[in-house]
Amino acid sequence: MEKHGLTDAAVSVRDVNRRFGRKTVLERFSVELGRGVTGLLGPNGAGKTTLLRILATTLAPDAGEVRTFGLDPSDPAQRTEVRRRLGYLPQDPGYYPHFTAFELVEYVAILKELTGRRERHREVRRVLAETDLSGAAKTKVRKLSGGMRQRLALAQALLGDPALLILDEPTVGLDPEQRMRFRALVSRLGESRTVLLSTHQTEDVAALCERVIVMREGRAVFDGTPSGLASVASGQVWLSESAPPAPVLFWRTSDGRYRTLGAAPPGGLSADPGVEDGYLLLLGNAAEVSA
Ligand SMILES: Nc1ncnc2c1ncn2[C@@H]1O[C@H](COP(=O)(O)OP(=O)(O)OP(=O)(O)O)[C@@H](O)[C@H]1O
Repeated sequence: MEKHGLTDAAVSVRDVNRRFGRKTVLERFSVELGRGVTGLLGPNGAGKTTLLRILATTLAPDAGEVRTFGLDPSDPAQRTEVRRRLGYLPQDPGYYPHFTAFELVEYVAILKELTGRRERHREVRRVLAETDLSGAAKTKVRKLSGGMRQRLALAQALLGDPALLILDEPTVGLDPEQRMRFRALVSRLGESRTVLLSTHQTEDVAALCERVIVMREGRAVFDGTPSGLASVASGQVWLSESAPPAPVLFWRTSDGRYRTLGAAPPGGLSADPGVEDGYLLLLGNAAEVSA
């Protein structure tokens, strides 16, 4: 095994480039990930899925280095070892609609080389229970709701208790209660593993990530804590009874008042910033911030 650099991080990405045709999707992207839950935020097309696919070994970078647990995924033998140690929930999992939930997860377990039928079945039952799907084990995938399918996708990622979990928009389609349960599960998993998830939900980031990376056009424009991202908007969040004069970023809140980002509107009262405020202002300004 090749020793890479000076870091003990579970994942180390250095100067990774990836293009599709003439479009540069990741540009000299570098990141190190240790234990805990890191959230990736960014607008559509920012390169989040491309980064996750590279880490999940389903896509190779054009240039740069990736090391996962010190292993080099560009080497076939080391790539196999990396795959044994990671769980991946892709954005569009290929479901086999005629499989039952159990059969689908068992199929992935076989691909992951979980040998021994009894142990494999025990493991399939364990991950179905973790994701509240025990009752749906015998249900055909095509009959599952969107939220149940999403939990099934998470279940297969948990097979073999991987030390690295890569989750692409895992909370899509979950109802509020399932989202809460999901956050509790992922928080628990992150205590002893490396979890990297992409999301469009700033609430997910605030609730479960110790670290958040904001991507824009293939680069990290923020890398810090959720509270650090919120503080990007310090002194720039306002609540007012009437709509501010355009053009500024504002929206109506559940109590009927208007939340404005940026300059104070007439009669605006200063409000505490949240992760979403910081994220929106950051993308509006596209400045590089670290906190
Ligand atoms: N296999 C591919 N072939 C061609 N272009 C691709 C491919 N995969 C991604 N792209 C392009 O790369 C860019 C970044 O895509 P990516 O899916 O990584 O973004 P993202 O941040 O995950 O976006 P979203 O939030 O919409 O999922 C997009 O412009 C996309 O069209």
